[in-house]
Amino acid sequence: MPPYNTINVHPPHHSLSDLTTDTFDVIVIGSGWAGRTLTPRVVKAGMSVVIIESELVGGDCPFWACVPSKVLLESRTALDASLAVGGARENFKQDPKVDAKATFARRDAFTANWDDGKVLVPMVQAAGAQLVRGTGKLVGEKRVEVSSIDGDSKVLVARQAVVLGTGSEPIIPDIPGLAEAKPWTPRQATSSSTVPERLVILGAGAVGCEMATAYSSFGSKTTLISSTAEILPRLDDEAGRLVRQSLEAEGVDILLSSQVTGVVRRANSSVKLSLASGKSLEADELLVATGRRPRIVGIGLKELGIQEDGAPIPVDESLCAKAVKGGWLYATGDMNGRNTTTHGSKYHGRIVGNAIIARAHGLKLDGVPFDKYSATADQNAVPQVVFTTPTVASVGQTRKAVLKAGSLDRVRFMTATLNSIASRIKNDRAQDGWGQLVIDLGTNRILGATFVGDDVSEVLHSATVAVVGGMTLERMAHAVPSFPTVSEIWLTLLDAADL
Ligand SMILES: Cc1cc2nc3c(=O)[nH]c(=O)nc-3n(C[C@H](O)[C@H](O)[C@H](O)COP(=O)(O)OP(=O)(O)OC[C@H]3O[C@@H](n4cnc5c(N)ncnc54)[C@H](O)[C@@H]3O)c2cc1C
Ligand SMILES: NC(=O)c1ccc[n+]([C@@H]2O[C@H](COP(=O)([O-])OP(=O)(O)OC[C@H]3O[C@@H](n4cnc5c(N)ncnc54)[C@H](O)[C@@H]3O)[C@@H](O)[C@H]2O)c1
Repeated sequence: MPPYNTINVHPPHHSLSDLTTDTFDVIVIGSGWAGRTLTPRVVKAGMSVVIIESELVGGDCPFWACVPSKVLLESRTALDASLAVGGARENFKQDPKVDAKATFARRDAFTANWDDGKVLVPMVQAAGAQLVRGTGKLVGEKRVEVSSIDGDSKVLVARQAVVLGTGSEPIIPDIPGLAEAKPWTPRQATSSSTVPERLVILGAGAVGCEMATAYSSFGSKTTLISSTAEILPRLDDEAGRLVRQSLEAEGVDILLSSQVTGVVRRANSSVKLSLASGKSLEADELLVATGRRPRIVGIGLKELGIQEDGAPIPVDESLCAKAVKGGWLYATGDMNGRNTTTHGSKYHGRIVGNAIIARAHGLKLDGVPFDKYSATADQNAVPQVVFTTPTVASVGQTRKAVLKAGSLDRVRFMTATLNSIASRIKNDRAQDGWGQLVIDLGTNRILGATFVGDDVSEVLHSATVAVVGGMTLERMAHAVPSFPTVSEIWLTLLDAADL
């Protein structure tokens, strides 16, 4: 693929003049998963929808985030899996490596070479929405101005609702010289077709750790800089420790509790980083992965009484902006900060679609937990998989969240070393994993689970169902995992609870 800055994110079709009307039941700003999920629902209920998109149709996930990053990681996972099994590994030449060029080519196929016309535009059209390219901005109650790249503009009117789904943008910390050094953001890291000989990654959250895993497998000499005392600081420290040890064993240098104080891009295009410790680092490329903020500046929120300070938009249970009366303005996905994942955006689309239909029929929504108009899972059952080696899969409460909430006296933790005959069959060199359940002391209900190990991504949904369903440990003991599957790690955790 050509370099990032040559990718055309403004394809010509779907201009303002193609719109057949300027009044729709629902106007969606941003074409991420929320809008694409709600569209078929509201269309089925007889409503019309327009989706406004300023760049590639589909949002971050298919072009710059989940999909390309997971494709970049998968070649290594597949190679590791084959090398881990006697009878397969003997067929490889000595010390085989991931083929970066072939991996990039596979990634290019998944992103359709950053052409949204192949899959995403047809998906929106099949769902029944009209599509228009341009930047959307709220200009009054249920009114959205669309400005196209060639300078045209038009005001569209919504009969029922406006749904915001403009996603998030990377935060570039205010470090002297950093912005001027033009570092990679996740966009460049996920779309690159070159392997920097030396790569420094600033930030050791999900993006930093996944990209360290991918690029070290391509042969980059990788350094990961974490401002915190352990990597993956949103998760429990044991998960971060196990991923860190594995990355270090792969040759990744990890600097903990470290601050970068200055960055310089040299004439030969290398970057030099100065650290608060007095040390300095040289690299051929620098990836900044220090978090994201909602993309909300300039979309007309200030005029509606919503802060544009980079904080997520406060919403009620049906994901309506709290600051706006009348139940017509919804904020979904990364914008509301409740569940900043692609599955979060899909969940929001389902809830918002249901809420729009209900309100159009005059229903008053009371935020009843677990009804079809309330995003209840955002409060207690957000799942996430970090696709490192080992994988970390977590849902609901963690030890960290319990400590932060000051509710240590209301829960107990059950931790265990995880292994199963299934993981041994799949991997002669399988390392033991780690698991933790957070249990409500009063009811014995499962409030959260974290698993670290091979294949735990596919075990996570059982824990999500247990948390959402309010499953007790006693009842869980009757959910018998099939033999031999990795789900048998549940047995180890139940044994730890004497059940
Ligand atoms: C490298 C990386 C890897 C990730 N991996 C995963 C993963 O494996 N699993 C996971 O669940 N999550 C992952 N995420 C997070 C996930 O990508 C986001 O949570 C998700 O894309 C957010 O979806 P959204 O619907 O809020 O916004 P988006 O999907 O980003 O969609 C927003 C859209 O709105 C458009 N837009 C913005 N402003 C305007 C405007 N004014 N007018 C019109 N259009 C506008 C944008 O161009 C964009 O297309 C990853 C993120 C990154 C950065
Ligand atoms: N597999 C997945 O589900 C997946 C994968 C990638 C990203 N995501 C999502 O994308 C979003 C962004 O991920 P992210 O990893 O960029 O953000 P993050 O907020 O999870 O992690 C950023 C990290 O950078 C650190 N940091 C901040 N400033 C720093 C500095 N100056 N120096 C060093 N470290 C610094 C923070 O302490 C934090 O640990 C998150 O919502 C994440 O959930 C999800």
